[in-house]
Amino acid sequence: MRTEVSDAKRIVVKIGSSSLTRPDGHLDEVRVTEIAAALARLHRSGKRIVLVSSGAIAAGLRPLGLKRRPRDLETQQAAAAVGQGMLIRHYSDAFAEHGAIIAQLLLTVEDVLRPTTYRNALNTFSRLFRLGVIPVVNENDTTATHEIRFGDNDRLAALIAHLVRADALLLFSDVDGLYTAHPDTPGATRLDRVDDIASLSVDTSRVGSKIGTGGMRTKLQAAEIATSAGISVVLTHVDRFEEAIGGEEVGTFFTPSGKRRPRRLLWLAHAAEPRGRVHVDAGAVRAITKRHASLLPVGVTQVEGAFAEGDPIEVVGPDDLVVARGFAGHGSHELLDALASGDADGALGMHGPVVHRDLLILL
Ligand SMILES: Nc1ncnc2c1ncn2[C@@H]1O[C@H](COP(=O)(O)OP(=O)(O)O)[C@@H](O)[C@H]1O
Ligand SMILES: N[C@@H](CCC(=O)OP(=O)(O)O)C(=O)O
Repeated sequence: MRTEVSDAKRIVVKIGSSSLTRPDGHLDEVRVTEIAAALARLHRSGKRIVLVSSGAIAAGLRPLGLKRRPRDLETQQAAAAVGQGMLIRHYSDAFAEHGAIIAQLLLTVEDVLRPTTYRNALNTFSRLFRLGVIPVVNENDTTATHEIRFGDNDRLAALIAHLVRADALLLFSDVDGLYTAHPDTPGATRLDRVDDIASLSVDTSRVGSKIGTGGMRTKLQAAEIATSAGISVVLTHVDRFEEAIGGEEVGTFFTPSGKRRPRRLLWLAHAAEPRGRVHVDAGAVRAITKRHASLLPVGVTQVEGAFAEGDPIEVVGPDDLVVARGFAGHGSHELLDALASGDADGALGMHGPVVHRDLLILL
């Protein structure tokens, strides 16, 4: 029994497109009704719930006379714009059958990370909870083009779980858990439990169903965001909805590994566009990854891009791999001058590190 889930007071439930779509590609209205009934029951039992639901594009196909999910982004966005209203109407009617009121929130990953919009979103969630309303979230597909392509409803759900301080995140899909490789691959087996995502060796390279986007890659990213913030994650098939919510041992359970991280660091890891890069030597990589030390000027070998103090930058190791992101402690010009002087530590030492350890996030 997974008491982390059965005892959870705040739960974020994410339903993927693949679980809401019939074989002909259209919205599965029966499924919407079942999900609403189960969640309304949970809500009545006193839990605070957020539903993150895809399915807008699928719902928009029939009214637009489309036979399958369109390939081009503009038609996908148009289908989502048509379908979202229909999707939310189905949910609204189905929840109302059980006496529950829902609210529609259309957000992007940026919205839940950028300081001003984050606060507004948080206020709205808090007030809806107090009013006893169930928030139903989808990406704002009109502006979130990246998400349509990469299935960021998974990441969005994890970030919302962080935002509302959820105890558990449940990811429902068309597969009954995380497999060692694509489930069609001979010999692939399902993992019951994952304690450390970073040390996993599973193949997520094959994209998902024809309907969904992102496949397992974005689900693992979501699990990483949530578990590293102390939130338990379950990934399973939508047919296992009731069991998963009841804490039964279905699908794959991801053990929470960390404590909540400051929002600024989440923004840095998941939304910020780096303004530049600093290349560092092997000793500096060891210092920041193993000893969790600040990045000192002495380890910097090269500076790329133009950035100011406080801008997000990437830290790149000698093998050209990005090892961390951080907020720059110095602007790029200052750093370049210090490097040119041949004594970076002497030139900058008294003014602090290139990236302070508290403003650094390992990738
Ligand atoms: N290692 C793996 N384990 C499980 N499923 C995988 C794996 N690699 C790829 N997949 C695929 O990921 C799909 C789920 O992702 P996706 O289609 O994006 O779903 P959703 O619409 O629910 O977000 C599964 O149907 C499966 O085919
Ligand atoms: N926001 C879009 C879908 C994005 C998407 O496909 O996400 P997912 O189901 O998580 O793979 C929609 O509602 O159709």
